[in-house]
Amino acid sequence: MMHQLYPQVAHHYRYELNKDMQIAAAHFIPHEAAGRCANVHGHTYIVNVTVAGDELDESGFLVNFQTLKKLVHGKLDHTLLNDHTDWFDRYDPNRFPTTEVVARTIYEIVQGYLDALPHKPKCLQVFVRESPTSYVVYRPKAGER
Ligand SMILES: Nc1nc2c(c(=O)[nH]1)N=C([C@H](O)[C@H](O)COP(=O)(O)OP(=O)(O)OP(=O)(O)O)CN2
Ligand SMILES: [Zn+2]
Repeated sequence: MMHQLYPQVAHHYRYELNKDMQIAAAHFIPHEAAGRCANVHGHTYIVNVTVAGDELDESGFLVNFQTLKKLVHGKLDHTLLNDHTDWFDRYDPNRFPTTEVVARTIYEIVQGYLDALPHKPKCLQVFVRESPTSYVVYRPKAGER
């Protein structure tokens, strides 16, 4: 499985957890600047989600690892990313399924889930590796965490 080192995010929370996921998915970038990537092609994405907080829930969890997997891997694995029109859009560049947008959208989905929890954990970082040579790190701005 994955034992990769990820960029660290500085914070003052008591707890930090990280969930790794491996996602097989296809996509295409609907723009001429993407060159060959405008054609449908596949990746094995490596995703790492960092969640932190000061308090645990009644299970002793900051957030259940399995819930994070369901939210992200359960949605995207073995799919065509462009088909998820609730996450991505073929006309809005800010919602093309680029690595940047995939990372930001995972952040939005995870933080949306965490916002409903009474102990208010925070998603501090989402790392998405699209290929052996290309990855993106998304972090919310200081006022958002
Ligand atoms: N800033 C971004 N640039 C590119 C993205 C992206 O999401 N954000 N995506 C692509 C393509 O989807 C492509 O799959 C990945 O491109 P690239 O890293 O060039 O892939 P290679 O495996 O060919 O990389 P090499 O290092 O040249 O082997 C394009 N750009
Ligand atoms: Zn690609």
